[in-house]
Amino acid sequence: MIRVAVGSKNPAKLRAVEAAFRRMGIAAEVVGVTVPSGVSSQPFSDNETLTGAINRAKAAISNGYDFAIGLEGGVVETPPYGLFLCNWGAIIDQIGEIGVSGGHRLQLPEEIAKELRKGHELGTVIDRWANGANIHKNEGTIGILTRNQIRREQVFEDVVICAYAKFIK
Ligand SMILES: O=P(O)(O)OP(=O)(O)OP(=O)(O)OC[C@H]1O[C@@H](n2cnc3c(O)ncnc32)[C@H](O)[C@@H]1O
Ligand SMILES: [Mg+2]
Repeated sequence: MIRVAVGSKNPAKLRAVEAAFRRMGIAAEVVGVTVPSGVSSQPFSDNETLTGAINRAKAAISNGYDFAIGLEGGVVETPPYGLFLCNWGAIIDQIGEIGVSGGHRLQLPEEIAKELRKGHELGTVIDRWANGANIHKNEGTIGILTRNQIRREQVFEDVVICAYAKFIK
């Protein structure tokens, strides 16, 4: 049994990591730890979002863990198509080797994009837009906009599996 730290207590992220290791056939104990992302609470580029994921992974690794994982959601201006949701992940091992991967990108409705450009966080905006609560801990914006065909935790599950490719010989 390996031990894996995740730099978040968001249940959607923890479920994603558990599902990823289950799918890879690796027995893993997954523990959520609160760490700073070191980037803005609403990252606004691929680079900032990926940096947040890497920072979380680096902050979460400690002696008791074989791997630590950082997962970060953000948005990216993609002219002329508007604002897109993006997702990035990073895995670090005990010797500091890092694997990274990105997930789906999804075009946001312009009325949601406008709120984000004013400085509001997607988590708050999507709850108001969809009349929901804590959507970021559940199906996510991608779940709302795809009528649940793709949920936030599924995106992060694939991201973890792709980032883990670095450690497969
Ligand atoms: O507790 P943490 O791990 O920080 O989980 P989080 O839900 O805040 O997730 P992120 O920090 O990675 O996401 C950055 C911001 O974007 C929001 N966000 C990103 N993806 C989202 C999604 O699919 N649905 C709703 N909000 C999302 C989120 O609520 C934050 O305001
Ligand atoms: Mg956050």
